[in-house]
Amino acid sequence: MSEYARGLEGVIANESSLSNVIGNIGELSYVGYHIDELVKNCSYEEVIFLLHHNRLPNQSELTAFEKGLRSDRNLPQQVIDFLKSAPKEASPMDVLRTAVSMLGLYDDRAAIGEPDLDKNAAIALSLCAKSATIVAAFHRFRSGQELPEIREDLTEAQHFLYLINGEVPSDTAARILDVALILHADHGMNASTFSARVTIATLSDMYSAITAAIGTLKGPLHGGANEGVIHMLKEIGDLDKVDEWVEGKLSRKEKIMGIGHRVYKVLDPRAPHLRRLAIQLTEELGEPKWIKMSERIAEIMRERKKLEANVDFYSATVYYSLGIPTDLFTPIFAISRTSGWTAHVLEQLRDNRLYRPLTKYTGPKTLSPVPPIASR
Ligand SMILES: CC(=O)SCCNC(=O)CCNC(=O)[C@H](O)C(C)(C)COP(=O)(O)OP(=O)(O)OC[C@H]1O[C@@H](n2cnc3c(N)ncnc32)[C@H](O)[C@@H]1OP(=O)(O)O
Ligand SMILES: O=C([O-])CC(=O)C(=O)O
Repeated sequence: MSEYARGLEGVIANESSLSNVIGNIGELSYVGYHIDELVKNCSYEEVIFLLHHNRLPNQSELTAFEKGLRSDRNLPQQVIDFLKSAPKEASPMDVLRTAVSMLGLYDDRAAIGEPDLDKNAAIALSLCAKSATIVAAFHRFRSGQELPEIREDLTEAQHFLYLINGEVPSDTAARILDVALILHADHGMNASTFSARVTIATLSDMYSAITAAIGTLKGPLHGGANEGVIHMLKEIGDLDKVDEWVEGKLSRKEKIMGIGHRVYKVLDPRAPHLRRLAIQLTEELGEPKWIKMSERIAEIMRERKKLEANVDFYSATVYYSLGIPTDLFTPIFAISRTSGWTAHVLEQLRDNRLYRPLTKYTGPKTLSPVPPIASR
């Protein structure tokens, strides 16, 4: 057995009452509510409240909570100016990371020496509200369009689609995005949440923690995999090319995006929800090709590697079918996960201890004198 847990596999790093990921049976719950229940009965806003207050809101609490979020959607002019001047070809995840970091410059509440929980809770909600505006504004500006007027009469899902498309979405499209936001909100000690908690544990600030988390999420082994799935499907091109393509990848020991998970040893419980939506949308669009290809890839991976689809596998087809540009897929994940990241930051602050693991030193053991520079 290894002397250390490579990639921290199996290591319990902290306690959390936010989400429970049960890998061997493929079950996920937030604060004691199964995601199937939350998808069926709740909105994304109720889930943000749940993660931030450790309980579901009643109607008047929800109305007040939604009002607070909706009134916090505007960005400082300096951030708008940055989004207008950022290179059009920049990755939206890099732009989101930079803009979130920038928000910290214009928020006096962030410049606190003490981990004030009320101030941090207010910043947390502000970030949940503003992250969608950042992503949509950059998308509009890079496409040579203005940002539509910020509205307060639309849900988070409706408002994001309204901002990127310039028109209020259908109820179906908004509900589909709402479900996707619910499913991505939190997931135990995943890499980006861990980044956020490591950062805040030094008593840094909320903006730094979320900036770190966004930078961590963008990698293709984590949230970036959803964009990788669409690139993969486009590269394969057709159902009858899938087998050969996947075999080629496996023989070169390359990863198939959207497949496999560190914790789930069975199907990711979010995947069936997204699969159902992907089937519904591709049928409606008369474009079943993507989902048929996805199903075949999943089948081969199950048979050949005993690996199952993860959350990123079908979300890609859902977003694609909603007409969302591919490079906004991971930012949408980040918008939703901001609710979980910020809840974890608050939880960390409530019972903080610095993270400081050890490393197994593998460098030279014998100490040599430093040779004069001219003789090196
Ligand atoms: C929201 C999320 O973050 S969900 C995950 C999103 N990421 C992806 O979809 C990227 C593709 N998947 C992967 O890279 C991995 O499955 C991870 C990173 C998610 C989990 O990886 P780990 O637990 O570290 O497993 P690891 O990478 O060590 O793989 C173990 C074995 O399974 C194989 N494997 C795991 N995932 C895949 C995959 N997607 N395609 C092909 N082989 C895979 C590895 O090659 C390795 O095989 P080997 O033992 O023969 O060398
Ligand atoms: O838990 C993980 O390692 C990755 C994941 O599925 C998530 O962050 O949603």
